[in-house]
Amino acid sequence: MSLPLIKLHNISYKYEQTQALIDINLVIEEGDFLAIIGPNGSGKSTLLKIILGLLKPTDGEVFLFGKPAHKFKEREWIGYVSQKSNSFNTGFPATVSEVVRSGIVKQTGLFKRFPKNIKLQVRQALKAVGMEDFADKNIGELSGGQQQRVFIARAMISNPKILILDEPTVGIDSKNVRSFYNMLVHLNREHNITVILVTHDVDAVSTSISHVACLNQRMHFHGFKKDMELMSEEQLEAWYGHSVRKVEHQGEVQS
Ligand SMILES: Nc1ncnc2c1ncn2[C@@H]1O[C@H](COP(=O)(O)OP(=O)(O)OP(=O)(O)O)[C@@H](O)[C@H]1O
Repeated sequence: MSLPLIKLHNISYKYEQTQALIDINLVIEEGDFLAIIGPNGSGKSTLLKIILGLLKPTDGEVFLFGKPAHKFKEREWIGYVSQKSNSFNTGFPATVSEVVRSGIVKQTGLFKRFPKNIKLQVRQALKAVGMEDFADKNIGELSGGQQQRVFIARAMISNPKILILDEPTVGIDSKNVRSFYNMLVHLNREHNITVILVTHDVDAVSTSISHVACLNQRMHFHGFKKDMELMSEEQLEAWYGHSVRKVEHQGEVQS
């Protein structure tokens, strides 16, 4: 069996005042589609930042593609779409193509290395997220869900093996959330991208994912989605301090 893409071993993290994570063990294999779920303040974003190397764990070890994190240099293999993408200044007069192309400039600073096939790469990244017809539109003219697809294309342009998304459906109206998740399933299955996302949309995401990680400072559960579905409501509530199920009501998904 191949090495896990990500392995967290006994990870803890403390901000100055706050113990955010305690003794986290997590193994993510190639092809997984993992949703990290947990209440506000449970350490989800902190965990992503540790995987991305933006924070150094207070304790424990991170292995990326089988290497200790400090020896892993191929950072372009991990694409990231942050929560802040949602507040990107979309009044800025940039076309969709320009936004996607900026992914290469940002990650490598070697834009000039790719002069010949850059247009093709942009087109392929936009096609992968179903946005090829929008290449020349101004980013500000798109809906929240379309903009989020463009930000994913920007992360995809470096051909990452893993895509990490922090609450990607914030700003997408509920009727477009399903097609957004279908697009992520397409990237996962057809482009063989391992997908990790943080979400509060427990029910909306559940038909797309293969694995779930339930975090609340500690990792309470990590495994196949079907095994989590066997857990009792009481067990889940005990971990979370409140219900994790969401109620479908008049077509809207409500907390
Ligand atoms: N930069 C920081 N400095 C100090 N404490 C922080 C910082 N960032 C997060 N925290 C604290 O660490 C804990 C975990 O925060 P984190 O943002 O990882 O949680 P989260 O699960 O992503 O939350 P949310 O769902 O609300 O986005 C919280 O108690 C938070 O207040």
